[in-house]
Amino acid sequence: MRDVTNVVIIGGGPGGYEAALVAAHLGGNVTIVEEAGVGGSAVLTDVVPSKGLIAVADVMTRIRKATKLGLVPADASRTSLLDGVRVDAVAMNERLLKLAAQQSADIQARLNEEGIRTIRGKGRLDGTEHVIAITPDGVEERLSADITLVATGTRPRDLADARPDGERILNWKQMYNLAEMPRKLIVVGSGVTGAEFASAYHALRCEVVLVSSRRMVLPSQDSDAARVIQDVFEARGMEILSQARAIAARRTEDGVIVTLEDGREVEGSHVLMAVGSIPNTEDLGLEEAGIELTPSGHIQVDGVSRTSARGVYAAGDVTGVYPLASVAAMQGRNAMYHSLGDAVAPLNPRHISANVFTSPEIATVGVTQDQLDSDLVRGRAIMMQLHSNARAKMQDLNHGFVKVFCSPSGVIIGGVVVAPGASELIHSLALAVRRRLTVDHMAQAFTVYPSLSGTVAEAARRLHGHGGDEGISY
Ligand SMILES: Cc1cc2nc3c(=O)[nH]c(=O)nc-3n(C[C@H](O)[C@H](O)[C@H](O)COP(=O)(O)OP(=O)(O)OC[C@H]3O[C@@H](n4cnc5c(N)ncnc54)[C@H](O)[C@@H]3O)c2cc1C
Ligand SMILES: NC(=O)c1ccc[n+]([C@@H]2O[C@H](COP(=O)([O-])OP(=O)(O)OC[C@H]3O[C@@H](n4cnc5c(N)ncnc54)[C@H](O)[C@@H]3O)[C@@H](O)[C@H]2O)c1
Repeated sequence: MRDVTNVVIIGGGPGGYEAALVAAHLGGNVTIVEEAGVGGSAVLTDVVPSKGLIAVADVMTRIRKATKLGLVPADASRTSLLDGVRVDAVAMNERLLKLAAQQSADIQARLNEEGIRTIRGKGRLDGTEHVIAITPDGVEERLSADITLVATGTRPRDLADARPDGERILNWKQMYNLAEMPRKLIVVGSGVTGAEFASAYHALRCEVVLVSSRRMVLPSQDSDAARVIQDVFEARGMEILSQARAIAARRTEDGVIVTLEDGREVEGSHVLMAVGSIPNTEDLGLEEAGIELTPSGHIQVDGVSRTSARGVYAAGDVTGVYPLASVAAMQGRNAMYHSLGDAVAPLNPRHISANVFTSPEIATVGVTQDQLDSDLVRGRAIMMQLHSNARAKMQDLNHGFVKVFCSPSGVIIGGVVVAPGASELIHSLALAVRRRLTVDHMAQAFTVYPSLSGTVAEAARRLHGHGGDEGISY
């Protein structure tokens, strides 16, 4: 056996680059083959620019609400603070793309520092012990790989009759090329991507129509949380077409028309197609290497990211496990810990925390209300509205709640927070779930007064002392 282990990683997103850093740390000779730029879609087109956009939208939401707090325009001819603000789409989008490019450059610098080689090009397996990298100018290199990690991510799903043209019919990666704000944006798909963009563009004062295939937006989320978002969207004036499926989008002279399955037509200036993703598994030599796919076409992996082929691991969205950057990174690291002989705990989906960056946000961790309601998990739940919280009153927060789920013996097993900044508030619950803390541990820890986290502690306090499985209490 050689002294140095050759590790080759196809795909430089969070699944790939986080694995590379661990592999280098553990003494591997690491090469990343990446087509588009390190950071992957997460950094270049998905997470970073979309959360940057949402940061702009949040400022606008605060300005809109400021009037209720007693802030009025100094110029008496203006009725609202918002009248003095407009979005410069070019400046905003340039900044977002620059932010993404800078983040990618920072990651590249870190990889260089760690001695990790990056090849800009397309990679594919050549059996289980080699990877072929082809650069854009056609130069081919055959790399020897003791360990290979496939982390090639996914790409937007297109509808046959609504193919993005990058100008009026857009996928989420193309939104940052807009030189003007849409007059009327039709968003097709009310999953996390569709809901986040609808929320942001509506806050940025675009007229938004959301085409939602289900009765309620965000079908994969806690239904009480989804209800809050649907109500807030509607109260703010967004049009939601529920139980509506788009079948086609075509351009008109100065806009688009989206055709729905029931024959209705919706007119707008632009349409964003957010109808899901498909895994990048083609032309990778997976079948020849004996790598099994799931029925959905993702790469089948176990808890430590092993595929069905010895020495080949897979991480991130291409595995379909839980399409989040944080999970991709964890899977990538686990693959390297496992393959390079370090201790590793298998990925536990019950520990994953996630956030939907709508306004307000929805953050979740651990078991779900559905699992409790269907008796898949035994436990109790409490839901506390935020509007009675003193800090929420000061900030004029009228929508939102905290839910805490605990086992019959009081161990915290999950939670949901709907609030501005829920992505930060969920961390105490995530820690509690990970470390198996009880509701009493949570209740006894000091919280700052006044603070929204006071409601998390209060929820835990209310769950104190109820032994046995008493079902759900609100
Ligand atoms: C709009 C949007 C917003 C999101 N926001 C969040 C968020 O806020 N938080 C969060 O946790 N998650 C978020 N996600 C999910 C997150 O983007 C993904 O979970 C994450 O990108 C997965 O990382 P990955 O490494 O698996 O793949 P990716 O980030 O997709 O990277 C895969 C890389 O592989 C490269 N590649 C593909 N094929 C090849 C090949 N043959 N050879 C060489 N290179 C190849 C691609 O160029 C790409 O750079 C969001 C997703 C979307 C769509
Ligand atoms: N904040 C975050 O962490 C974040 C943000 C965005 C995406 N993501 C990740 O990406 C994953 C995918 O999310 P997504 O929203 O891109 O995809 P998705 O597959 O979850 O949602 C797509 C939605 O479009 C609907 N749809 C499909 N065809 C349609 C049609 N013809 N007309 C109308 N609606 C249609 C589907 O029913 C579905 O509700 C999420 O599970 C999440 O993990 C995370």
